[in-house]
Order: sequence, then C-alpha cells, then structure tokens
Amino acid sequence: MQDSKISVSGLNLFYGENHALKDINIKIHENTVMALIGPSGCGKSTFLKCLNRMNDLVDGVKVDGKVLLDGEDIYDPGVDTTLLRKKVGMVFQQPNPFPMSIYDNIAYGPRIHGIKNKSRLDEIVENALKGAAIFDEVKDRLKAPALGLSGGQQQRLCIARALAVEPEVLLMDEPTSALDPISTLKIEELMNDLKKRYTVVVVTHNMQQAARVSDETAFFLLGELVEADETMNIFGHPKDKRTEDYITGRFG
Ligand SMILES: Nc1ncnc2c1ncn2[C@@H]1O[C@H](COP(=O)(O)OP(=O)(O)OP(=O)(O)O)[C@@H](O)[C@H]1O
Repeated sequence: MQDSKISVSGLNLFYGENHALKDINIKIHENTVMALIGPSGCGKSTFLKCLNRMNDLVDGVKVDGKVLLDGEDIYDPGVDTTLLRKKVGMVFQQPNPFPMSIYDNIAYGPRIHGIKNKSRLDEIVENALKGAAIFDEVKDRLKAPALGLSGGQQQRLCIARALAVEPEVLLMDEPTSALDPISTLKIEELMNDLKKRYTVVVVTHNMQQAARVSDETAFFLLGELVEADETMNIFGHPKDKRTEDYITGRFG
C-alpha cells in the first residue's frame, strides 16, 4: 500500500454542544480515491471539511486531535489556511462557477496566487481544462460565460478550477448528486484518472458509486468511524456488523 498522504488521529469536532466527530483515526493513502459513506448526518461532510480546515469558518466549532498532511499538522497555529486550501482543493455538491467567463473561472486562483503572465495563464487554463476532461467541449468558447454550460460541464469546470492551483489533494462533497447519469459517469471516469496525480477523497450517498470509484472506503455512523478498509473488503467482507447492515440496506 502507498504512503499515507493524510493521517488523522484522535480527531474530535464539536458544533457547540453537538459532538459531531468522535475520536477519528484514519490514514488516507497517496494517489488513491477514498470514499466516505454513511447515513445522513453521520459526519461525512464535516470530516471532509476538516481536511482543509473549512470548518474553521463555522462559528462555535471546536476541533481537537491531529490531521497530518505529509507529516505536518494542518491544525498547527502557524499554518497558513490559504496555502493549505491551495494544496487541498474542494469541489462541492452544486456546481458553483463564478459569474464570469470559462477562462476567468480557471485563471482566478492562479491570478490570486500572483501569476500574471498571459501565456503562462493560457497554459494553466488549458492544462486544467484538459485535466478535468472538458477542454475539447469548451476550447472554442473560453470567453463565454461559465454559467451557460450544462450542469455536468459546470461541475467539470469547477474541478478544473480546483486543479488550476496545482493541489495535491482533492476533496469532493457529493460531486455528482446534482447531475444526470451521463455527466455522473464522466465525473466517475475522471476520478479514476485524477488519482494518478492527486489523492482524492469523495463523500457519496451512492454505494454503487463508492464501489465503482474508490480504492478504499470509510463508513461513518453517528459521528464515529466504524471502519475503513479497501473498498472490496468493505463491500465484500465488512468486519463490523453495522457496516454490513448499512451496505446491505438494513438501515440508512
Ligand atoms: N454548520 C453546522 N453547524 C452546526 N451543526 C452542524 C453544521 N454542519 C453540520 N452540523 C451537524 O453535524 C452533524 C454531521 O453533519 P454532516 O453534514 O457532517 O453529516 P453528513 O454525513 O455529511 O450528512 P449528509 O449526508 O446529510 O450531508 C449533524 O448532526 C449536523 O446537524
């Protein structure tokens, strides 16, 4: 098995009095896709957002424990969260392109990080769009508004936008739940490709999707991580009865 890209130990998160994540310990390996599954409200999105400190933006949140990215604790007080979120990019459930051109959506992040040179930006935009398997569909209308794309195209554009700042980890929060089956398939194929260069962590409600796209799966229940293992073991030979009950549809 590959090295751990992310190593989480003793992670607890409270939203006020609500103990939403309870003593989570897990390793996420480099160049793999990890799926997070579990019933609604079990803490999947909360856990995902701990990996780039997006929860810091919520009032009244308290986090303790360690989240190591390449061995460095991302919760150390000295960590620059802007740089952290550059390394650990995120794609959300609803495609959320900015109300600007396709080109400017992708160039936005690199420009913020100081890249001004036109030919360098052109190159970044092209590579990011290619990396998200959407370049051929948009190459003749880069100056057109991003909001004119279909939902599935918008989501791949958002993936391209995340790739443009050269992340190492890509977090995806139910990235296909607002999409039709064909767009979903495209994103699933893309995930398989993305793991060659990035480490991907994806929240999904769709267990077939978890089985199709991921190398490892983590099952959460009521804020606890019940088990995490290779996907074929989780779906074929789960160790915990609760995992078996969930994947066989007995609850959730
Ligand atoms: N911003 C917030 N403020 C307060 N409580 C929150 C917040 N976000 C989530 N919670 C609570 O934390 C718990 C875990 O929620 P979370 O969204 O992580 O679950 P989830 O497994 O991703 O659910 P779903 O599958 O429905 O998206 C829930 O009890 C939820 O109500």
